Amino acid sequence: MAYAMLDAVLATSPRRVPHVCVYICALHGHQRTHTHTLPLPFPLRAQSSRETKLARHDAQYAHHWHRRHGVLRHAGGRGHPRPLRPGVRGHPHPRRAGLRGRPAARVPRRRPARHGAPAGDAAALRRRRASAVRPRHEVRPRGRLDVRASAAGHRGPHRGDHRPRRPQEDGHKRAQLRRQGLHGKHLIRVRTCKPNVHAFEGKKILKRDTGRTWQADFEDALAPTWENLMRGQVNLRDAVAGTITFRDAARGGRLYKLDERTAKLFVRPRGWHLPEAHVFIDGEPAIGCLVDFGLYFFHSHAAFRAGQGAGFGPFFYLPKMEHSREARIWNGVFERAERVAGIERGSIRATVLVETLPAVFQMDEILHELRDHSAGLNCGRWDYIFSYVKTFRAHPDRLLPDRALVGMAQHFMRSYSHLLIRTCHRRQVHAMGGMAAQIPIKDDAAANEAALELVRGDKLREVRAGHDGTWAAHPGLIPAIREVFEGHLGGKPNQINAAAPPVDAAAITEEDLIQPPRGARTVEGLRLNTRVGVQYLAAWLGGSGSVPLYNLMEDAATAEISRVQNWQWLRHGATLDAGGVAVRATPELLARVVEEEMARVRAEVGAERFRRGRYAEAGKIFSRQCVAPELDDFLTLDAYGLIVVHHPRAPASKL
Ligand SMILES: CC(=O)SCCNC(=O)CCNC(=O)[C@H](O)C(C)(C)COP(=O)(O)OP(=O)(O)OC[C@H]1O[C@@H](n2cnc3c(N)ncnc32)[C@H](O)[C@@H]1OP(=O)(O)O
Ligand SMILES: O=CC(=O)O
Repeated sequence: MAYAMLDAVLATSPRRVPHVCVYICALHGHQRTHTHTLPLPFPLRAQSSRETKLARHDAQYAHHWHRRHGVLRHAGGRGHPRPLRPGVRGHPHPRRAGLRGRPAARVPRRRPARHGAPAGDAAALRRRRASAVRPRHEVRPRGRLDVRASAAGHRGPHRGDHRPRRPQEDGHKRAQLRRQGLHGKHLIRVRTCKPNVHAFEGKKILKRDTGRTWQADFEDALAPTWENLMRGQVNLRDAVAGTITFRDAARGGRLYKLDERTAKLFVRPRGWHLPEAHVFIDGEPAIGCLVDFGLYFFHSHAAFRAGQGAGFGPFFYLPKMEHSREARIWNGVFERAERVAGIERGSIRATVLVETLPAVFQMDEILHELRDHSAGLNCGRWDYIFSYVKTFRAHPDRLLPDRALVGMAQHFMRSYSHLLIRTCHRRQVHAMGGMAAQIPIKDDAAANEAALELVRGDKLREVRAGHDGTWAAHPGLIPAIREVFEGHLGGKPNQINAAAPPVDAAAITEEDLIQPPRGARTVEGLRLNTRVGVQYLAAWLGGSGSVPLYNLMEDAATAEISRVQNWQWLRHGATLDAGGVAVRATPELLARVVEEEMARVRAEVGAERFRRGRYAEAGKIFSRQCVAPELDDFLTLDAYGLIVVHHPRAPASKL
């Protein structure tokens, strides 16, 4: 599936990207038409039998994964699950999706044709399934790519498979790796990279030179509206070409241009769980991360090659993986993209965020799968906390304390970071630290200094533990962070071959990695979670995915912590401290807290902004998610349907 989707996005095999690119250019030129029917002039490229086998294997895995998340549906056939029936969990029923249209008809199970495409009456099948999520008159003819606003009929998520691996499984994997001669060897070339700054808008790309790398985020810090995504792609294309400029009307027309020296650009595509509902490929919503990757790669690889030479970029950050098989799919995607573009194998480099609890048991395997494309691993600490709760959602003995107390000093977090460093250094790749979420406090010098001191302490811990680089949400933190890192590294580019690490990471056990965090649980914590969660969601629905709140940068990962922590406390009736009085977390308590916190937010942001923003809607969604009997896998999956443009007004046009 991944390959089929990639092919649909990349220029070569199935031939579509040029058209998508034309669309982007049109958008760049402010032609904001949302509907285009694009011709697909070339046939699918035939795959070798090995590729077909690999693709089928990965397709099954990807299907399994996406079906769990209610995102993708396949036609029936051998090796491919049957289409979901109306009434079955996960079926894109128009009424559930909030759309008008015909329900999907029952379709007989069929053998798949080559490339996993449904055989037999495939076109009719696709049309029927597509019409389940679109008004009938919008059904597209076969052999055309819809780059249009349309509804995907996404379902809320299911129980995930967040499962720490059993020790014997890991032993088995390690033995396999040893047999392949990969144990303790250098797998990967090293790149020099240092503090990351992370954000995504034209102006921010222009100001990225404070760190050595800068990350454009299509993931947690971006609300994936079609407009945001396309503008992001346009900005990236112009940034790579060196032509990007930005005139800030809010600042009297101040003009931003690229400096001569710029940071290395990394791009974080979406996680595998997120669809792209504005691009339909063969009747299916596209996989979001492949749209992000494909468009950026298509537009940038030549410029990277011209500017930096063979084997240097483009660079990616890969989020949210839970299993090394996801890394294998990425590796296949990279290899295919390099082949298609005719560039050297290993030109694309990627750092993987280890930010789920299952992934910490798979780090060697992830590095192995990415091999020539790997640039190392990164502690994605905020998502990791979120994943810890998600994984242990059913375990009352693993309740988190207040969010503010779950830092790197907690045993399970420290163990995770030490194990990541050891794993990377044994494989001769970089071990990147976590993201500092503080943002400068402009109107209070003392508070700002206290916040910077926290950042310095955190970064000193990272560099002492052996991290080779780290990142921050805001450029205002970079000088302090560089001082700490460069002071400690003393001119060395990294710590890969440093003498013994200060901690014996070899002794870290499974128990260390899952040890419950300690600290108090309070009603104030419940209030803060609610206030932050609602405000973040309101901003996200309004198109903003990176939000400064109470002097911290909030993105989807940090907002997720608020949501799942509330859910966990309510689910298990946690006892919370209310200023010396013990109270139980119940739906009634949450209802009261939501009401009071909404009033507080209203007072903080002002009645006018509150009325114009989507706060009331966000409050409802957040409350519903906190009391849901089953924990939604992702806040953003649930809310995605609300930012998809369902009804494009412009008629279909041929570019
Ligand atoms: C798990 C994870 O957490 S993934 C992390 C993903 N998070 C991100 O990518 C967040 C990135 N950060 C941001 O988006 C921003 O820093 C915010 C939204 C938090 C704050 O942005 P602002 O309100 O613009 O901050 P502020 O006004 O202090 O900015 C000061 C200057 O720095 C610039 N700036 C702020 N953040 C960045 C950034 N990340 N990269 C480049 N420049 C930046 C601003 O454009 C502004 O420039 P100007 O003075 O020339 O106009
Ligand atoms: O993605 C980064 C994180 O810390 O979460």
